[in-house]
Amino acid sequence: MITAVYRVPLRIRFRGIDVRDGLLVRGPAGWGEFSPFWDYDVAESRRWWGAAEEAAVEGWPPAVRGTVPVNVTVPAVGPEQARTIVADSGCRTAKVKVAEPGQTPAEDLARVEAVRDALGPDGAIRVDANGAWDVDTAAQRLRELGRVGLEYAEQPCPTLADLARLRRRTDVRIAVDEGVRRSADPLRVDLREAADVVVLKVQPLGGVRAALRVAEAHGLPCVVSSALESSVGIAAGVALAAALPELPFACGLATVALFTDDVTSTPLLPVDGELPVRRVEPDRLDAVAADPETAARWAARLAAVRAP
Ligand SMILES: O=C(O)CCC(=O)c1ccccc1C(=O)O
Ligand SMILES: [Mg+2]
Repeated sequence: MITAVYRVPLRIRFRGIDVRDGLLVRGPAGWGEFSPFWDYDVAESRRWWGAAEEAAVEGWPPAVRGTVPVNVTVPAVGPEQARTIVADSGCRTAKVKVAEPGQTPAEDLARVEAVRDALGPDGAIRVDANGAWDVDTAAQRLRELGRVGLEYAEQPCPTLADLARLRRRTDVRIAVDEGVRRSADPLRVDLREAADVVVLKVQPLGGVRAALRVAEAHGLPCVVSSALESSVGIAAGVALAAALPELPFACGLATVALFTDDVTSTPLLPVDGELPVRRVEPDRLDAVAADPETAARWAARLAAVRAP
């Protein structure tokens, strides 16, 4: 088994991360990515390894489309930077991070208004609070932010019970992310009262096929999103988006734009708001190779995850 470990600084701090690192593995079908965040334990990381193995050993199910629409991801930046990020992206859908620790509701509103300004009235805006609000706060914030026009709110509250209570009190559609991907059993978790939309992420769900089964089990509209991977990991997300029978929303797969570098000279960056459906050849592994200490940490992590 051939493996390589990359380490790439981000342009903008995102969800508390300044540098992204991960392990790539090569098998008969091509390259796969194994990059659970460092706060994930061995048990939770096993699904992430399943996704890498699938990419390297089996490959992915057939595509039913040749390109996938994507959203620009707007981190918790100021309004001017938000405007620039959206305008430079070429995307017609934006996902805006809100409820960042240490920031105020006014900062969220200013960011979302700037994004609306940059997109124009026909663009779609979704917000992601990563479960930071209680139900009352979420209802209030979505009333304010909703005036700007929201496609949906991703994981506004932490638990499915909270999401269900909020959903009865707001007009904004609710998308569930952590509530599925961090649950003990993403296939059997009951989303009927809690969500209008399901966020699918290939690595946390254990692969493209596993994510397709999750989509089928819930029968709700799905959005494919990244876990902030290199282009090798993003290619798996694109493969999922390409294989889904229905793709009603732009995918959160444009996150290579947040990286200062990539494992390939042909990164999966959007053109006119779309990504092509293709595999990625990591021809820049030397340029982005992790330091020996980081590489050793990943080797140890992989050994722990693969141990019976
Ligand atoms: O969906 C996107 O546009 C980007 C991906 C993203 O937001 C994300 C990336 C890594 C970890 C968690 C999340 C998240 O959706 O909360
Ligand atoms: Mg999310």
